[in-house]
Amino acid sequence: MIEIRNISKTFHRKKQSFKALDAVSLKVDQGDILGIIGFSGAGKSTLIRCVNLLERPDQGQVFVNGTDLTGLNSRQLASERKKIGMIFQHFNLLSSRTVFENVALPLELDGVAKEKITEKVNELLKIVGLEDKALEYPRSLSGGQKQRVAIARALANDPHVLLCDEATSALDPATTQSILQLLQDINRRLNITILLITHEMKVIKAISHHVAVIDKGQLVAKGTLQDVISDKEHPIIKQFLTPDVMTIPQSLANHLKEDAATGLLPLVEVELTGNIVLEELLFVLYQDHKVRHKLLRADLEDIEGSSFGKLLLHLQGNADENAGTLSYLSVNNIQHSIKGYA
Ligand SMILES: Nc1ncnc2c1ncn2[C@@H]1O[C@H](COP(=O)(O)OP(=O)(O)OP(=O)(O)O)[C@@H](O)[C@H]1O
Repeated sequence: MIEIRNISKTFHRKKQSFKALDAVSLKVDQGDILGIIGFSGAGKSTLIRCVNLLERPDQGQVFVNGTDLTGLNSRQLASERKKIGMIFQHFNLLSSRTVFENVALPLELDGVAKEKITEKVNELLKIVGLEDKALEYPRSLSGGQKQRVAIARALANDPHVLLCDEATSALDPATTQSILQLLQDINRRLNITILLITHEMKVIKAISHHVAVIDKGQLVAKGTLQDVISDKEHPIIKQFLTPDVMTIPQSLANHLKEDAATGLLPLVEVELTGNIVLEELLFVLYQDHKVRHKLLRADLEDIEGSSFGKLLLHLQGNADENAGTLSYLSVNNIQHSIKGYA
């Protein structure tokens, strides 16, 4: 239903050129939710904006519902764009219009009769749960409510596709979840294909059926979440799955020593990359290796039954038992490092 065929885009600013997209190809089926993830500057916005030609690729084609948008004149393109809704990080509502008038705008521009507009806008406000806010202005709404208005407006022309450009990045975690839930409902109820870009793995995890990873303008992975995370040695995927630093609790950091010495116990940072789940690891250490430990910190994600992330263990066994634990981790390819002794 959406096919991006070998698109590239170079920006020229002053005397410099920057290749934001480099030969990207991607297919998205009708009714799919595809999450595109990448670091800042990876080319995510440029890619999603190429889907409705807000950004025109220098090379390649974009097919939506079988129509090559790159081959259309401006009148034909305007007509096809009505079937592609879009929402943005900062909502892009008109502050001088009420909620009702914001949602009505695309219909007014399309010359739809007044009674039809009223009927449609009320139906849309119901879908996004804002029937009681129709006469309010954007300034009196929360961020989540503003995004709901933007979603209603994006749905006004009954699009086949909804493009979401970092749609939850300006929202707090609870509001993010409720907007993602709404997008999921819309996808199910209206069978709208959703393309969303994000730099957050939790957004991908929450609703995407498929994932594409973009880095430095190139598509580096695509598939189901399970397919993509199975390539966990890929440096980009690995960075998305593992937190950066595990801070050592202040009480231990104060007297942490670099070298082993009698009476000091090792502080070990363990990285889980889906090869063992946390509970199993702790069970094996305690039950099979008889090593007591304190779990000081854990920053883990459970993704489809596998644990990803880091934990900080303060081993409490005797020297032989602790050494046995470290060798168990090594033998089983569980990455770890000793942060010090305390
Ligand atoms: N209109 C433009 N003119 C010049 N350079 C641009 C333009 N738009 C984007 N770029 C550059 O292209 C690269 C990709 O930008 P893009 O906004 O697509 O990345 P992104 O992955 O969406 O990043 P972010 O998450 O920070 O928004 C960046 O280096 C950016 O500076």
